[in-house]
Amino acid sequence: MGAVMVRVESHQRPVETRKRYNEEDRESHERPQEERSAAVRQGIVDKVETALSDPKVKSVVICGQNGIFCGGADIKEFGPKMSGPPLIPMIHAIEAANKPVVAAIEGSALGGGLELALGCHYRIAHSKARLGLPEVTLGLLPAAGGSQRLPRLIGVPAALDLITTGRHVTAAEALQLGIVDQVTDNNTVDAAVKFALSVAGQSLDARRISTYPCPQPSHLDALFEEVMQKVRQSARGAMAPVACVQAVRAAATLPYTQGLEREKELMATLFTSGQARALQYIFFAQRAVGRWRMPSGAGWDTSKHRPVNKAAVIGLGTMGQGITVALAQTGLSVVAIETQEKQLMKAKQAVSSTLERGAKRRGVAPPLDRISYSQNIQAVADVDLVIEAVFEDMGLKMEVFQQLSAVCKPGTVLCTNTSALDMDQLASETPNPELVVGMHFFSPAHVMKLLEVVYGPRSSPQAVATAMQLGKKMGKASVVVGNCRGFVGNRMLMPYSEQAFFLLEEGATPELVDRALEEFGFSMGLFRMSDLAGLDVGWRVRKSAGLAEPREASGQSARIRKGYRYSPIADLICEQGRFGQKTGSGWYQYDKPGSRVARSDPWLHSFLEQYRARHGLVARSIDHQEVLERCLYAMINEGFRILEDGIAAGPEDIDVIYVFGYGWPRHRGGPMFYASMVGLAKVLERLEHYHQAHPDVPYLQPCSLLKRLVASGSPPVHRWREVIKKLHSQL
Ligand SMILES: CCCCCC/C=C/CC(=O)SCCNC(=O)CCNC(=O)[C@H](O)C(C)(C)COP(=O)(O)OP(=O)(O)OC[C@H]1O[C@@H](n2cnc3c(N)ncnc32)[C@H](O)[C@@H]1OP(=O)(O)O
Repeated sequence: MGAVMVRVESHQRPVETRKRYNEEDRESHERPQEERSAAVRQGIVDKVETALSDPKVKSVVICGQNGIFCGGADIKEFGPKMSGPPLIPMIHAIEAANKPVVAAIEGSALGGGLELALGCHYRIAHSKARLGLPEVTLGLLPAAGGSQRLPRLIGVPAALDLITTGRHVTAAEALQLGIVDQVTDNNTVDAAVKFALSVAGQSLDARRISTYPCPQPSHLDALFEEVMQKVRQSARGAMAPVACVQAVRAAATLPYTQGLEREKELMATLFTSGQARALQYIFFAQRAVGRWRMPSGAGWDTSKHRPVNKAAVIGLGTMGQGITVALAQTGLSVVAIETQEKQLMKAKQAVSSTLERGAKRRGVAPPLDRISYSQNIQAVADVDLVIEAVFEDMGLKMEVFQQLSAVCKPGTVLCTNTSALDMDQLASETPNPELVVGMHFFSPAHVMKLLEVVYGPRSSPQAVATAMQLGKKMGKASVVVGNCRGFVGNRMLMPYSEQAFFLLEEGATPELVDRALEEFGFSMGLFRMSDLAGLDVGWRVRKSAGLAEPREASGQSARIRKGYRYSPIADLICEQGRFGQKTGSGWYQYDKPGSRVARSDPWLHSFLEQYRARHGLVARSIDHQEVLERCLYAMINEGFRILEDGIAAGPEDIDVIYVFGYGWPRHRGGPMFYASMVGLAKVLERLEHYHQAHPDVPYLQPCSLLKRLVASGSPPVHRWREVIKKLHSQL
């Protein structure tokens, strides 16, 4: 018979190990998910056993179904009661086989899928295949021997890189690293069968990775110390990357079986952790937001997008430049419009050099010729979609939208990149408001992963679908949100920053607030982040909202606006010309304008003291717990209001926005997931407590959805939509 094939069948998703051989297995499709997964593993165990004991079989090829080897374990299966044969003995049995077992890797070999392949004696990959151990991104480590086999196969430094980042490698890189033995452009299974037959009967002694000594890099201790330091710094409190380093260290310093024990111990601390739950939640949330729906019921499954091959960007400031780069890198033809000649030249240079740098990194040609620049808005006449990114001024934007309606061909989708203005008001400037949506990018637009797609009451599902499809093509985590001041992300930022300003009034410093937030896991605390973004942005928004009016900076009225508590601290800082990094000072001081290293500023501290004295405020000691509770719970409370108002469809939408656009620590799953982990009753109780202490701060007043969720027993986050639906149906 020669070689026999064992097929690892993908289930309805491109992951999961399931084998289909006979009627009994086909019936397993009707079984509960966890039983089905167990049946897959059982199938592999049985089939391999049969093949190995059949004297006619000389070698075995393990391949996948539908062009995918195996994307790893089904994350939904993870839980306290995992049934079926465990992976480790299954992989050991394959590795111990006395006939060559070859993995034919097409599509993906990820996580448990790659661990299975590493247990095989040979690996043949298709040139388009991707391989990796992404467990760390799910709060785990490769615990089916992967953390012990990979360093033995490719060396410690390369294994540390792959395991601590979870990055996927191409087949070409896998070949270079030594993970696979051969790469083919042809039929992978055919190539693997041919290969398996060619090695039949040969000794397998040198093919069992678990028996390899782990290559010992020089200065082992120093290497691990350096990597651990780097990982701890970038992990911002995430446990899995640290555990991954510890597991690889075990591979480098212990015999295989002891290393495997250590791997198991480390996995035990991660497997049931809140961080793993949070990371796995965000994995599914990221995919769930693609299944958007508008209040009308129209959604991703009922709305067809328009094709977009040519797009225009109006206004080439920082945002416009970033959007132009992102569109060109996506392969679109772009018309870039800027009316000011000097700014047009400056922007052209900046866009070109960003594209050149990016292309150099990727080893491709820069797509410079995809962009045409013009000062004349008539140049947008034949584009399929326009993104307006002019200065944040309603009058100016209205003028642009009027011009666009006159110039664009029928059916062109008109998008505004406004971060807070009313996009429906802009829509009313056009004869076709159904074609108007918001595409709210985050700066720098070619780097940041988030896109808010904003619909107004008149936006058509087709326009939303077009913006969502373009976002997907650009590789953005795109989230559909309703139209309101600040949409989702910036609206939740208001209570967050307001609390931080109040904390300064009450005795905190920017350093204290930032430290608490950074220890929590934010990439940057609020004040450091504001210095980076520019303090003038928020100042302009507050001025346009009638809040930051220049007033006598003393007396009671200076700290009250529209009848509520207000802190003018940020406005006073701006009045001093301190706009953050770009001016060399803001909440911190910098060596020179544009410098990035924030240093404590004695001027700011004495300014705060004088401010408190002027307003009769007595500084008190504030701890990290209070900073977190006040800043984060106020923000979460606004998140509940957003759900209540129907601006976001579900908590996943808010969480994806915060993780991908606002530096919220991914291992904490986003603000709404975090609230569910803290306990909704606790969040409610703390908000009530702070609102009692600060009755003049409406953001601290617990919203009715939060109260309702608590009253209905604090259901888990994936059940909130039921409560929200009930609430809406009663309104
Ligand atoms: C006590 C010790 C126990 C040890 C047990 C053994 C442990 C093994 C560790 C692992 O294997 S962890 C899993 C490692 N694998 C991954 O992380 C892969 C994650 N998936 C992906 O990277 C991608 O999905 C893909 C496989 C490259 C395919 O990408 P594509 O863009 O084509 O499709 P998606 O939209 O991402 O996914 C389609 C669909 O499938 C769902 N899905 C994907 N991966 C998984 C998974 N690992 N588990 C469950 N479901 C998965 C995804 O959610 C989509 O479905 P949806 O309904 O649209 O959400």
